[in-house]
Amino acid sequence: MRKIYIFDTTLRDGEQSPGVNLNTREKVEIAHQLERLGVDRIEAGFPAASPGDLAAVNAVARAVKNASVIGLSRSREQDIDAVREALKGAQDPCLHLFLATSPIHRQYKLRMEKEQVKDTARSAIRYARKYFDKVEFSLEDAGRTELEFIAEMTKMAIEEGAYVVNLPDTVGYLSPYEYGNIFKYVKENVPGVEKVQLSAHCHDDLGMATANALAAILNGADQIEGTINGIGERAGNTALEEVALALETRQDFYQAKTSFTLSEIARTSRLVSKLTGMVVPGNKAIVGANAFAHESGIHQDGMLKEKSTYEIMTPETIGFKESKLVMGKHSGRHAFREHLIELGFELDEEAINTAFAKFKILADKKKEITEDDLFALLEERMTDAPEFFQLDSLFVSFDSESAPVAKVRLTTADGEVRLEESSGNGAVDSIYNAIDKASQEDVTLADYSIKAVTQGKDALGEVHVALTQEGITAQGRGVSTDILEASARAYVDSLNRLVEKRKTYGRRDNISMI
Ligand SMILES: CC(=O)SCCNC(=O)CCNC(=O)[C@H](O)C(C)(C)COP(=O)(O)OP(=O)(O)OC[C@H]1O[C@@H](n2cnc3c(N)ncnc32)[C@H](O)[C@@H]1OP(=O)(O)O
Ligand SMILES: CC(C)C(=O)C(=O)O
Ligand SMILES: [Mg+2]
Repeated sequence: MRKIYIFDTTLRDGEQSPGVNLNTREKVEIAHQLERLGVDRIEAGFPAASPGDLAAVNAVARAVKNASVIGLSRSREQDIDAVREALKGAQDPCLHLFLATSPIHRQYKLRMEKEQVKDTARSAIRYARKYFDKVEFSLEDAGRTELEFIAEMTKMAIEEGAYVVNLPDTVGYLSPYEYGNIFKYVKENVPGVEKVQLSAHCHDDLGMATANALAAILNGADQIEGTINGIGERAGNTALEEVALALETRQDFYQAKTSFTLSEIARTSRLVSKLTGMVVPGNKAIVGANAFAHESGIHQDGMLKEKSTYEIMTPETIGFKESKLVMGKHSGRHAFREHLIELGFELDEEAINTAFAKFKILADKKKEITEDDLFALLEERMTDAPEFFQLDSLFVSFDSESAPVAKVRLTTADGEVRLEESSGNGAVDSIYNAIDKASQEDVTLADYSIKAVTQGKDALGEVHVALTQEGITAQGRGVSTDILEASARAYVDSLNRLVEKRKTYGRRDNISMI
């Protein structure tokens, strides 16, 4: 199986992400984790950029024992000297030189003709080779460079003793077909190309960074440059975890592998996200929170029957705990039943159907149904009182100028529909006054409490109410994403229990039933 070398530039190109600034301690911490992950090469920074970065690269160089440590440099002696200083103490130092080669960069940025570009690069590599056994040379913006000039520059770099020639798609412009073709062209047209490793460095401006890296591998690239979580300049770089998992999952197709310890990927991703402050989007391939989560009923059913129906790799492979079946409005009965069993509920088919109907109503209101939501839902169901009164609908209006007004519609056990309206001191008070009118029960509110049972803006609120009537006390409970609805449900629940107690025990003191 062909080995693909992994050049991690999280600490250099990754740090070029707007807003990211890693200090020495953070760079060293990430570098140690990259060693554990098994990257071959770590680009630690751009020493000429600042004294702080030079010191950080030096700290990484001294700390890392199991990977080559690299410093980036323009094709200028003063930058090369800064890398020399920074890589003192490195076990396996490497200098990374670059110079842009595309017509746009030559004309507008460097203001150089082709020959000047070639001579500048040649002198820089020659100078660098006096101090470094390993020099990588990058043709910045190779993606927009004439193929013949790429070949000419690559030949020159080989002659001057570079050990890696990198052909970056600096601005993420190319399609996989075009990028792969550059490698094919160089392999077929540059004499001595077998003496160097060819490297791919891609950016994600058109969302092609990983696809382009893989196309390069298929056309002979030996090394892939990229970052953890795909962070980097503008839209970012190739996400290394994506390349590693693509090669692992599709070994049959690529016939190549990296030396990654795949189970370290999740930990590395979390650390980089924490220290750079760059949040990993939920739908990010491999390391996003949803990468192994399934919400829709048909997928969940497939997952329960056989995981390979909807997962091409396992979360355990990259160090995540397990796949998640997320309960939401697209979930189906199979996954719902499975969740209830996991939570310890034993319900017959009819009870599951009733609970499932309630779950769907709740799921329409909430983004995700958590275990706590399911508990709240099921506990409410299990302690349901007989319905002497059923709350059909609730309408509350209020503004800062006038008292709130509530309208409620109750149906009695005999099927009589009662619609009443009332105002009150607050929204809850007006609801309770309207329910009193509709139920025609004379009760006193003895206790009211409210708490959030789950988390977030759409958390379930749970309301507890105690009502008394001529010596009888009954408590009720209501759960909803809306606290006014939870308050109304708790009141009606309490009312139902009170009527039941009155019917069972007659009017007595302090019989409490929850
Ligand atoms: C594609 C990439 O990711 S390349 C790496 C990009 N990363 C960075 O730029 C981060 C670190 N950079 C820095 O801190 C600063 O840009 C420094 C310290 C390197 C240079 O700063 P300054 O001397 O103030 O120059 P400034 O950044 O404004 O301009 C860049 C100069 O380098 C030149 N230059 C650009 N690339 C190269 C190169 N590979 N080799 C030689 N010269 C180059 C430009 O033409 C320009 O030269 P000019 O001043 O003669 O016009
Ligand atoms: C310095 C080079 C390799 C680079 O980051 C790019 O071309 O994108
Ligand atoms: Mg780059």
